Amino acid sequence: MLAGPTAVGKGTVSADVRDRYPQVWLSVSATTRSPRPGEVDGVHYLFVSPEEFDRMVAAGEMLEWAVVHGHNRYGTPRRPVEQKLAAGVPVLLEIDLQGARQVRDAVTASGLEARFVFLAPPSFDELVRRLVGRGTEDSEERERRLATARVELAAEEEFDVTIVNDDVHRATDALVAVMGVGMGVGSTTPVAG
Ligand SMILES: Nc1ncnc2c1ncn2[C@@H]1O[C@H](COP(=O)(O)OP(=O)(O)OP(=O)(O)O)[C@@H](O)[C@H]1O
Ligand SMILES: Nc1nc2c(ncn2[C@@H]2O[C@H](COP(=O)(O)O)[C@@H](O)[C@H]2O)c(=O)[nH]1
Repeated sequence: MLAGPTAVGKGTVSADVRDRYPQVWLSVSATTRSPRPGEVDGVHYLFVSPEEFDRMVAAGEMLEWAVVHGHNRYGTPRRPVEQKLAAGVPVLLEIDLQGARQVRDAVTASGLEARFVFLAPPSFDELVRRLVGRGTEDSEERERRLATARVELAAEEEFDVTIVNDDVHRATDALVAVMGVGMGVGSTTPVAG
């Protein structure tokens, strides 16, 4: 389970896991937000209407879900996660703090094994630079996201491990090492297999 403030690089690190560690399965979240340019339905997210999201929640199809940054909803479809875990496949969830807390409760209740990883920026200024540099949000949305970021940064101690995302490959290798997954293509850090 990977969480951390907006623009720290969770999506970038997750994509690097997908590229270099194909043995890890990345959960595809459902969201009510609109796709950004280049985002593909079913790959980056399942882009659903608010009505479809309501239906999924009511039907018990979400492992966890939350309103993130005050408006859009995001959730983890339960069934694919359970199927992968039952098949012994390592699963990576990239979710927000509220979702992480829900998964923590579910894991505690079920006795499943999970590691909670906090991805941290080298500095707050660098976080702002990344958010502005990504160029996908207007200034109002950036302010909302930075307000959430302050709350998320204050919750770092709730996580099992912190990884500083100063270098994408290094952060990816550290993440999969925490998950107990072996060396990937082009790894920069040797990890136990
Ligand atoms: N280690 C890094 N060094 C420099 N830039 C980075 C690094 N990791 C990610 N970035 C850049 O930072 C920006 C934000 O990354 P990304 O979209 O992956 O963040 P995120 O945590 O998924 O954000 P959000 O929670 O808002 O979805 C992107 O432009 C990405 O290219
Ligand atoms: N609780 C959940 N949070 C999720 C999920 N999928 C993504 N997220 C988090 O939402 C924010 C914003 O994402 P963005 O793509 O709009 O920038 C970010 O913190 C994600 O980690 C989910 O299934 N559940």
